[in-house]
Amino acid sequence: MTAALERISSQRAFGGWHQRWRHESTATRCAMTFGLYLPPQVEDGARVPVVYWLSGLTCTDENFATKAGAQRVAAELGLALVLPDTSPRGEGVPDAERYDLGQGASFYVNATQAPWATHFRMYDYVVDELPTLVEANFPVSDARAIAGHSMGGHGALMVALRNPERYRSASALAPVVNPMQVPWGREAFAQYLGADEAAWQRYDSCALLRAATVPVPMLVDQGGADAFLDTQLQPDALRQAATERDWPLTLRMQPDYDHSYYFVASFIEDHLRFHARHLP
Ligand SMILES: N[C@@H](CCC(=O)N[C@@H](CS)C(=O)NCC(=O)O)C(=O)O
Repeated sequence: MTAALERISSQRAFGGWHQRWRHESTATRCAMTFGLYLPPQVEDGARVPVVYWLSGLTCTDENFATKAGAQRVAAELGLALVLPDTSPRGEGVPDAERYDLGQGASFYVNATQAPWATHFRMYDYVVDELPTLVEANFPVSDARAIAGHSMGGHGALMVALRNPERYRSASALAPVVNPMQVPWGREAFAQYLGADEAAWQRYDSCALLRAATVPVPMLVDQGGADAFLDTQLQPDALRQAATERDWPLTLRMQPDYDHSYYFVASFIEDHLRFHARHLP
């Protein structure tokens, strides 16, 4: 056990444990908190595959833990869940008045611009530091999948497209698929990455998919009554890129569902079963 890992809480859930942990991150240079669900199968000494979950704007690790109802299915399937926070936080970490920039709104990039560049290195945190920490300290294997919602759906697809050797599958609910072309992404990327849009392409799932060479199976669900559908999400842009590349994407429109965790909770079971089919 790494000495710097501090357990905040541990609760029985569906025969396993839901825990919260805190540690000093070298990537973000501040204390980071993450959620961890360990399914009952770890009690037989098994190392279990892991689904990393990236949440959306304004979330912490707790939104998904308390609202999605994912632990029941993870317990059945023998999957661990790792739930990072959505940004660095705390005193000394820059923030913005608006909800879609700063703390709670990292967009999972490595910022290069002041004042963000010192702490907002969530790409490195999610891709490298957190899996290394989790695999060294808990009974989980290196068989990984990644999933997320909204800004976190962007994060999950983008991270998998850039690291196809590290993830067996990726999925998203109501993801921001083309951040370079929509207000949430354009405003955040300008702040975090600067004005040169060439640097934005490395974080844009549509651009990445057009250049990708190693396929990663993907499942995307999008609610038809999502208030952000036309302005921020635009899943047809991903469908178009996937069709051009003959990419293994299943994109499902779900009529009447909105952007909330009622939508996430309704389809998370399908997503975990999808990942379990690709994990050993
Ligand atoms: N309704 C929010 C927009 C942010 C939002 O919808 N956040 C989504 C992710 S993009 C979320 O998961 N919110 C937290 C929750 O529903 O528990 C606002 O205008 O402040």
